Amino acid sequence: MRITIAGAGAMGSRFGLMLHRGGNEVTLVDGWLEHVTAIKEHGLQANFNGEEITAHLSVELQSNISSEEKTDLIILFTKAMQLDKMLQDIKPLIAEHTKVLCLLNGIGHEDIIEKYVSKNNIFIGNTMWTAGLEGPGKAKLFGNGSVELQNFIPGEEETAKKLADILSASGLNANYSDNIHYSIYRKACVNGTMNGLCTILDTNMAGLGATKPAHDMVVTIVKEFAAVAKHEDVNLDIDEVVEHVETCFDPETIGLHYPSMYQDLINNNRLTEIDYINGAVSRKGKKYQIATPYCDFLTQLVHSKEELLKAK
Ligand SMILES: NC(=O)C1=CN([C@@H]2O[C@H](COP(=O)(O)OP(=O)(O)OC[C@H]3O[C@@H](n4cnc5c(N)ncnc54)[C@H](OP(=O)(O)O)[C@@H]3O)[C@@H](O)[C@H]2O)C=CC1
Ligand SMILES: CC(C)(CO)C(=O)C(=O)O
Repeated sequence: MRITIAGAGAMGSRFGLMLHRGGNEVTLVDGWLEHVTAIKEHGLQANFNGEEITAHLSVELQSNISSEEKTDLIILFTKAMQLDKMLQDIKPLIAEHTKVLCLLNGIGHEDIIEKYVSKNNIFIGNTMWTAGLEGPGKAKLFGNGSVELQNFIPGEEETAKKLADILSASGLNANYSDNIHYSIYRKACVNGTMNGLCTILDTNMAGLGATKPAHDMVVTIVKEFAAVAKHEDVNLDIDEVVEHVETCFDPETIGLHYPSMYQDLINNNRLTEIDYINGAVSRKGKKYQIATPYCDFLTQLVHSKEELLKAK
């Protein structure tokens, strides 16, 4: 299958690499010139569960996409604020049959995707895989993960299941979800707790979990997400979601991972996705007249830190 990874940072590199090793024809597309050049010249280098490997993947700068390269599947893995521009740039790759799967963290990306892709070709989901970049063309990939996905509109269930099978055949452990909005909110609770708190407290997820107030903070934030989700007919089971979020504390699984927001702001001095996670809940809270004080405060703290660090 011809697969394009649109946004080939840490996660795009992981998915691209695993799908390539699984026998698919993969092209990475990204806007970061040094990263694209490094992969072109030396291949994608990765520490993959402790083993140093190099994969010679096809890679293109997103500003150089030409219309002769239609693709079967596009997996979107940009940062939320880069999504619109990426979709504009890869328009020439989108044929009538092209399926588009969005696995970004955060809530509401379908509003942007719909501007470029017909609804029957849109598939949405989320992932618990982790990844990091150690420099241009160099990924660090450890631990296990999973993917959940579903068709955006009814009628495409079989295609969604086939997409899950394609990802699973490459070891990505993907499952069809019959309630993806629940699953996206559930994952947003993971990011709404782990990402902002680890970034502000300067720790990884295991470190956060080892502090006494961690559990209360997780519960309070999950309750704010749940109150907002309820207005969108998504009824989160708070105890189940808290338990799921707290699996991230385990140093034997992904606890040693520094969330992507930490990598953005602290390691790379880049702006964060906070407005698409806790910030989205704050905005929805205002709209539905629900108080979301922890999400409001965490969003403000992260924005203050972005300013203090002069993140770009
Ligand atoms: N990392 C993780 O473990 C996980 C991330 N996610 C989600 O996946 C999506 C993609 O995240 P992720 O893969 O972490 O993103 P990355 O930050 O690794 O890459 C995203 C883009 O940022 C730019 N970029 C990244 N690092 C640099 C740098 N040092 N200098 C210049 N540009 C850089 C590149 O695009 P450009 O140059 O065009 O700006 C790149 O395509 C996000 O929605 C994230 O929340 C989900 C699960 C886990
Ligand atoms: C859950 C977690 C922490 C890893 O999958 C993540 O989504 C991130 O790093 O943004």
